[in-house]
Amino acid sequence: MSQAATTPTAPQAPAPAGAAACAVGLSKVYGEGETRVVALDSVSVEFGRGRFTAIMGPSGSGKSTLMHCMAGLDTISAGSARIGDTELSRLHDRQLTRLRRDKIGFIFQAFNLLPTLNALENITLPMDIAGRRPDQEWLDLVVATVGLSGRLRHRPSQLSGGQQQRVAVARALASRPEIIFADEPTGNLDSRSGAELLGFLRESVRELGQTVVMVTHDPVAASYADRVVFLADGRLIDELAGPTPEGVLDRMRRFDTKDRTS
Ligand SMILES: Nc1ncnc2c1ncn2[C@@H]1O[C@H](COP(=O)(O)OP(=O)(O)OP(=O)(O)O)[C@@H](O)[C@H]1O
Repeated sequence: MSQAATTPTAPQAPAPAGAAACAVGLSKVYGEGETRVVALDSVSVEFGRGRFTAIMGPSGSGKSTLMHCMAGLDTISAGSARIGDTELSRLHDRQLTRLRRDKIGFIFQAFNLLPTLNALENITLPMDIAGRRPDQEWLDLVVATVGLSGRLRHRPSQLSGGQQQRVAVARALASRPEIIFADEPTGNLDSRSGAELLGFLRESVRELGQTVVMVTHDPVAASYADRVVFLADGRLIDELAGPTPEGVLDRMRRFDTKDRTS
């Protein structure tokens, strides 16, 4: 608060308190009549600032829908979805576009790099489009963190899959977004590249104070997070702090048993 006003923002600043994003009674209904699907049923959840949260749950439980609603990529049917203090349902399309551009970083399974641009140009593209100049010191730190320093002039075709994924991570981090949403970011990677990517995300939270929310099916991937929230049938049914792969698996098994006995 007051001390933040007098202390220059250091890249290694400790995680500030509070929620980077939150949902309150968030519901999302697709279709009508016979095709009506309640994808999210009054979900309330906070994603802590400077924290790494994983979202898990069976296929069709609403993980991607929750992420899309929280990231302003989909409209909500009821309740509230906020990024920082901004209520998303109050924003028009253009305001939403600006919010996504300025405050949110995305990492998807497909890296979506532009083949004609080199690694550095891909990393700074969102800021170039927004007409913003990158903070050089921050950019250097991000590039060093993801280990791309010697590859910045290479085009995507000259990089391995793992290196391309690092470019996608650096692109998400470069503008210092309020929050990064990652949807199955390791889905297309071999286990070594996947572990590397998760390590970078973990490091970005620890070293750079970044906020990360990641959808995953993989208990090992989820164990990189500070906290796992579990969805089932569009509802938030449980959460686990300080997850280990075994702890996550154990929790998932328990849900399975409950499903079979109820
Ligand atoms: N655009 C849409 N129109 C209609 N129904 C949808 C739409 N998107 C998602 N759904 C439905 O909403 C429910 C939740 O889907 P969602 O994709 O969020 O689940 P998920 O947990 O991410 O699943 P997966 O792990 O398989 O990706 C599902 O029943 C799905 O069929």
